[in-house]
Amino acid sequence: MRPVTVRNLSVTREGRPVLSEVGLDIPAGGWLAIVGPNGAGKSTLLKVMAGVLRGEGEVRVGDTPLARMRPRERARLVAYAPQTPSLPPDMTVFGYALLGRTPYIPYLGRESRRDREVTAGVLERLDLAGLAARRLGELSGGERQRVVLARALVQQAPVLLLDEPTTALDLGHQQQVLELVDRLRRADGLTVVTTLHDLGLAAQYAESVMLLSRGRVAASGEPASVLTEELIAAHFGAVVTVGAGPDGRPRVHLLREDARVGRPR
Ligand SMILES: Nc1ncnc2c1ncn2[C@@H]1O[C@H](COP(=O)(O)OP(=O)(O)OP(=O)(O)O)[C@@H](O)[C@H]1O
Repeated sequence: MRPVTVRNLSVTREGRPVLSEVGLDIPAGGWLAIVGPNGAGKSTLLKVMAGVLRGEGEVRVGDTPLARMRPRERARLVAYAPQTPSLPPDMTVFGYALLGRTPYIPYLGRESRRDREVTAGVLERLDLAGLAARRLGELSGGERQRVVLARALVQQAPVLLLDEPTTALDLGHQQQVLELVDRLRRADGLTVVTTLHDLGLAAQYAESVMLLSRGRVAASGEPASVLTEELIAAHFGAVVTVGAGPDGRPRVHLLREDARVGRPR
């Protein structure tokens, strides 16, 4: 059970500010969805939280600043599934997912039976068991995305960072993946951070939502306070209606032009 905090985080790339004074607090077992328009800095924020990119400011996992952790210690605490990783085409699905066990395998040692069991279990839960021997170069986009997620889950870290985990998935697999992550969160107290373009999914699954816009936090809080028609119009330039579902969570619907009768243009 690890809370995650970010304080005053700024990142500059190629001389341009990409993140400016970003702060966030996620309680242990919480689920934060980071939303925002293209180029807002969502992936950059996740990369800094994963320790693969440096910024000014501080990221803490539990009580420990990320910058003070050795890579192996960090990998046991934080699992990260990037948006578009390059996958070695000749590696098998099982072999790639097994890489998630690296922080548990002794130097110069081999994986244990437990490492293989954990890997097989995750592949099973993601409908990938039948593809275990398949080479990564021979997978569909959605299958590849699930394999990247599998590797992160195999890591069994208390903090799970997922960059756009559902973009390539069909509706059934979107639901399967997000439900699995939610079950793990509730059962094992995982702290989850996902970037999500689908505001409907963010509203359904996240406990809190942060809206990033031009590298700054434009709003953050419960889904209903961030996913409003006004904020979505102002930051995405999108016309939507937002209603309340029976569970109190917002339902976000895109409104096509013909249907905007009586609405300001
Ligand atoms: N390697 C890089 N070098 C320079 N600039 C970069 C680099 N990677 C990203 N950027 C810039 O940083 C900004 C934020 O990019 P980032 O990928 O974090 O946005 P995002 O919110 O995840 O966008 P998207 O929704 O399109 O995935 C963008 O303006 C992007 O052009």
